[in-house]
Amino acid sequence: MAATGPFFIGVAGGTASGKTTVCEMIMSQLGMNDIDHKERKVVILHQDSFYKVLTREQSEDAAREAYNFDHPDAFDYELIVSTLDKLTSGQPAEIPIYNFKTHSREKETILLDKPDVVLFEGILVLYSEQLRKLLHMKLFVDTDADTRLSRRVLRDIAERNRQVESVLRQYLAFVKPAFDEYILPTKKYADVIIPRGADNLVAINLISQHIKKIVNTPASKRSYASAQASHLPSDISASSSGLELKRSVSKDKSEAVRPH
Ligand SMILES: Nc1ncnc2c1ncn2[C@@H]1O[C@H](COP(=O)(O)OP(=O)(O)O)[C@@H](O)[C@H]1O
Ligand SMILES: Nc1ccn([C@@H]2O[C@H](COP(=O)(O)O)[C@@H](O)[C@H]2O)c(=O)n1
Repeated sequence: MAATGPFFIGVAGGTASGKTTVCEMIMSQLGMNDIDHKERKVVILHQDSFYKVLTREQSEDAAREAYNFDHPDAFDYELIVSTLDKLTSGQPAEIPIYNFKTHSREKETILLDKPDVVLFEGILVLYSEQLRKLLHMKLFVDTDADTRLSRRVLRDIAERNRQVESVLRQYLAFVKPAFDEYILPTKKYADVIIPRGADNLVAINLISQHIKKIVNTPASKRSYASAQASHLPSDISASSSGLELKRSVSKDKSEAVRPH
């Protein structure tokens, strides 16, 4: 039977593991960055867009670094599922825009209308069973903790209006414990694990090829069988925790297609 709605790819992993960068590299491989936003058939959706709206008390907690943004309860899974359901039934969906500086949603939203492929990235996109059932392919970006922490510190200071001390306090109080308790255990649900994130060009090329096939198949002929060992290229093999890419990656950064 032909598939309906977009092909949903969940991209999970710890904070600053490179989820967004991996998605941007896939977009670049697909030539999407040269196309106007509204015309793009492959889009990136961020789980951050679905952080719950905070009560006044929770906002005060967030301001004094006492709110846990890494706990599953911080996300509005109902809104996530209803958004994906809408897209599946061919309806457009309004996506909230999240502001990390104010810990709140902007007034504006982004309209997503009939995308072919949705790359849905976020720390806990593989956490909810209901959500996992809507994903046609599940990826886990596996980057070591010290690399992630260093990147997080630099990014949060540069882009999220944070100070080094507050990033480190938040990391110790909430980010690391939640990674161990809620995020890392979801790795077992991944179809493909991407070691080293955006440095792993082999993985990114393979995944991009898979997506290209989907985009180039007319909607009426698409079938969304989940990734299975027999359907995947030969340098991906089954392991106890999903499918792992076995070949090592060229260290030559000049091959990279990282957008800047
Ligand atoms: N392979 C990489 N090499 C160097 N810097 C990277 C790499 N991957 C990601 N980064 C940087 O690390 C930070 C976090 O990456 P990002 O993709 O936003 O992670 P996530 O979406 O998992 O939080 C960003 O500043 C990004 O530019
Ligand atoms: N107001 C907020 C909301 C979230 N965070 C942190 O963001 C992390 C998730 O985003 P990534 O891009 O790193 O995947 C998560 O670890 C939260 O701690 C925040 O600091 N402030």
